[in-house]
Amino acid sequence: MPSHIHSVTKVHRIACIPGDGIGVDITEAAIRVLSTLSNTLSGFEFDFTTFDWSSKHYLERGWYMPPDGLEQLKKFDAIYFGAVGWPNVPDHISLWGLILPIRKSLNQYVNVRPTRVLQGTTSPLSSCATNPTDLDWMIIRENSEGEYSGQGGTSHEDSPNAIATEVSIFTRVGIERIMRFAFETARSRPRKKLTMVTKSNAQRHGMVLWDKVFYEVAKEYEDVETDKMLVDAMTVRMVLQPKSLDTIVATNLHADILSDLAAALSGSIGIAPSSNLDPTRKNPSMFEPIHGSAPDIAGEGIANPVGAFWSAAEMVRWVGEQKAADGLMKAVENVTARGVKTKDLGGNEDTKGVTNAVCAEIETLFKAT
Ligand SMILES: NC(=O)c1ccc[n+]([C@@H]2O[C@H](COP(=O)([O-])OP(=O)(O)OC[C@H]3O[C@@H](n4cnc5c(N)ncnc54)[C@H](O)[C@@H]3O)[C@@H](O)[C@H]2O)c1
Ligand SMILES: O=C(O)[C@H](O)[C@@H](O)C(=O)O
Ligand SMILES: [K+]
Ligand SMILES: [Mn+2]
Repeated sequence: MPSHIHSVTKVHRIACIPGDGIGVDITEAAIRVLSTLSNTLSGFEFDFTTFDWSSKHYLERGWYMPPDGLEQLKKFDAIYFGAVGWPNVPDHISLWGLILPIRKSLNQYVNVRPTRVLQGTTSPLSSCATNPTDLDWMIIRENSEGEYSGQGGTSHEDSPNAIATEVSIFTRVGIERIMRFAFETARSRPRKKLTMVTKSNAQRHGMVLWDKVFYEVAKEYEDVETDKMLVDAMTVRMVLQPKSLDTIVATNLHADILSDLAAALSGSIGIAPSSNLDPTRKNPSMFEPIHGSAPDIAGEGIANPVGAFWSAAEMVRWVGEQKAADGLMKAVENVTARGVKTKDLGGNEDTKGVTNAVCAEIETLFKAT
């Protein structure tokens, strides 16, 4: 081809942080699948840089991220994250050493957590047995403040009179921007329906402001149907009336808990993805499965990589490669539809088996087009 008509290959620079436990296995699997995708489709490439920030290295070096770690991450187009946390480091040290500072400092104030029952998999809910679309949710998690503000302290730590505070902070700015994102998401989906979750009966300040701002923002979105749930009753509704829900907006902690429940109701924690977004795009966004490092199965090669692939697909979409993102999800679902699944989904494949099948499916799908 003469050089003046060659097509431009877009390079997406991806920072990879595998972290701990199965985070390492599923990140490796995601990189393989993403590489297959870019080798099969033309027009774009991924340039991966892996950071060895983990609990193992924290114990050796005394830090999770170097002092300029966040500055290093800012140079990338997106971040792919595995999981952080290991039994020999207290969980609050690992979370606050790595994942939470990234979410907060890179202004990733939205965490998008979709849930649906993938083809060839089953929900534990009998009400979803005939029509898998009976459970199709989009949880919008506030990702920067609330119960995760990190405000508080401990006094008289080792005495019988020990006291500790854990202060939740809710700001108008923080609430308004997550509500707006949730309304936009609801509006973009066919049902145009948004359920707001709160606990404004017992928690009478922050949660009341949360409710108030929700109804204020709702006025700008009259085409979106709204309703409000208390978080305890929400767990019941998710189990007994899954069909009645579509987009859901909740605080940092409530949505953390509800999204694990949602994942289980859709078949397994191992399939659930998440996108930590800076909607202003001033900083890179971060993509990771919602699960943790799973020390109970780490090293066995049996972790379900589907949540990692789905998260990778969301990353591919975020950097602008729609066709590749759709293709990756189609490949994943064709594979689950054929019954190629890990144990948690009732199958008998391992991580590598599912990964190989998804890579082969990507090649088949795109060679056919
Ligand atoms: N964002 C993150 O990095 C993140 C998220 C959650 C938990 N954590 C950390 O991970 C560690 C373990 O936490 P946990 O045990 O509460 O939650 P977990 O999500 O790691 O595991 C919960 C259960 O789900 C299973 N599981 C999780 N992912 C799976 C997968 N892909 N395939 C098959 N089974 C899977 C595990 O085997 C375990 O039985 C802790 O240190 C915790 O703080 C980190
Ligand atoms: O945000 C948290 O609580 C943890 O990182 C993890 O449980 C998650 O859901 O991301
Ligand atoms: K994770
Ligand atoms: Mn969680």
